[in-house]
Amino acid sequence: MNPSIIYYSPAFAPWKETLNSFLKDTKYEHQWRPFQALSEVPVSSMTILHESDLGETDIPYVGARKVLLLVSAWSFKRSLQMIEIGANDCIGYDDISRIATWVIAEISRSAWQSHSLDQPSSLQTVLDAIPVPIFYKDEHHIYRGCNQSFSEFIGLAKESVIGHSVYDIAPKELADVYYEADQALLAAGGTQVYEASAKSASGELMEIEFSKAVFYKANGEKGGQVGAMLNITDRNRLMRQLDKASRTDPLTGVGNRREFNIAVSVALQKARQSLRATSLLTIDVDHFKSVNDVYGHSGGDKALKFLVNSMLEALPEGGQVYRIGGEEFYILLPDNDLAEARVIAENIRRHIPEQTLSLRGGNLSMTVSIGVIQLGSEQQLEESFKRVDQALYEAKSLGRNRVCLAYYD
Ligand SMILES: Nc1nc2c(ncn2[C@@H]2O[C@H](COP(=O)(O)OP(=O)(O)OP(=O)(O)O)[C@@H](O)[C@H]2O)c(=O)[nH]1
Repeated sequence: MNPSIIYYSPAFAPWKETLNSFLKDTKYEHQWRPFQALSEVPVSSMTILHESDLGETDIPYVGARKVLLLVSAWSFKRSLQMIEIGANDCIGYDDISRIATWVIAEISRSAWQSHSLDQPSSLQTVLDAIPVPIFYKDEHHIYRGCNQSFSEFIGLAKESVIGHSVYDIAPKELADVYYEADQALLAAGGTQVYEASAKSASGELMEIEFSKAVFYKANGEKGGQVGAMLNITDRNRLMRQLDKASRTDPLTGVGNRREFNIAVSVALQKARQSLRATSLLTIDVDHFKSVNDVYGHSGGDKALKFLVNSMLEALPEGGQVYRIGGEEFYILLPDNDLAEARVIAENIRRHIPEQTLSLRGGNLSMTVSIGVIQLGSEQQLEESFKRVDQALYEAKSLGRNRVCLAYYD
C-alpha cells in the first residue's frame, strides 16, 4: 500500500515528531506535506490544521478536505463550531494520542471507502438525461453530485467536481459570487433565482440563470442545495438586440422617439447636477414632398439617409440626432445653452445645402428649417416641445431655410 499523505499547517510542524513516535509501531505508513493555505491541499486529503493557521479565506475549502482542526482550548462547543464549518473532527492541540488515533482511523477508512460515482443510481441516470446542467451541494457548499450536462458545461469530469468546493473548480471572482449566493440561500431557506456569469468548458463567459432550492435532511435540518443552470446568453443577446431595434430608426440608423425620450431624461438629470444647460433643435426638410415626386420614394429614402449624414458632419461633440417623424428630426445638445444652440443650428442649416447627392443622374441638395429651444425641467418638456414646434412653424412660414428661436413667457 502507498504511504498516506498527511498535509499539515505551519503551527503543527513542531509536533510532527511526537506524532511519528505514535505512528511508527503501526502497519500504516505516512508521509508529511506542509501547506500554507488550505487551497493548496488536494480535495479529500487528510489535513491537520491548527486553528491559529485557519484564515477566513480557508473556510470555503474546509468541507472538501478531511480536516482535523487542532484547537488550544478544546470544548464541546468549540468542536461543534468547527464541525459546522465542515471540519472532519476537532481535537485539543496537546492530545497527541487522540490525534494519532484520528490519523490511523482516516488511513484505514480511506482504504475501504468506495467512491459514490462507482454506484450509478436510477436517479443519476435521470439527471444525466436532462439537458440542463444540474448540481447539488451539501451544507458546507461542497459538491455532492452533478449531472452529465453540468460536467460537460464546466469541462470537468464528475470526479473533479464531486467532493470539491466551488473555489476548487471556478475562478475566484466567480466563486465569490456563487459562494455568497449559496450562503444567502442556506441562511434563508426556500428557493433562489439569480443571474450570474459562468465560464463554459471553452472558456467563454455565459450568462446563466441559476434556479436553486434548499433541500432538507430526514431530521428536518438543511442538508444543502440543488441548482439548475439555464443558459440565457442567447436569450439576453436577442433581448438586447430587440431593445436596440425598438429604439432605432431602421432607415437612417439614428435613434427614434423612444430613444430620444430616454436620452432627454438622462441629459436633463445630468444637466441639473452639473448646472449646465441643455438645448433642443427640431429640424424639418423643406419641400421634401417634391423630392419624392421627382426621385420616387426610394430616392426620397436615400435623400433622408444622406441628410442624416450631413447633420452628423455638422454636429458638435455630445450632440445626438433622432428621427422623430417622416422628415422631422430632433437634435439634442446636452451641454449647450440657447445662444450656443443657435450657432450650431445655423452651422447645420448652412452645411446641409452645401452637400449634394447624385440621384438618377441629377444632383439633389436640400434645405432645412430649424426651431431651437433651451430646455427647462423635465416637467416642462411637453411645453418645450410645443414651443419649439411653434418656432419651426415660424421658420417655415417666414420662407423656410432659416432658424427660429423659441422662448418661454
Ligand atoms: N421617401 C420617404 N418619404 C417620406 C418618409 N416619411 C415621410 N415622407 C414624405 O415626406 C413628405 C413630407 O411632406 P410635407 O409634410 O407635405 O412637407 P414638405 O413637402 O417637406 O414641405 P414643408 O415641410 O412644408 O417644407 C411626404 O411626401 C411624405 O410622404 C420616408 O420614410 N421616406
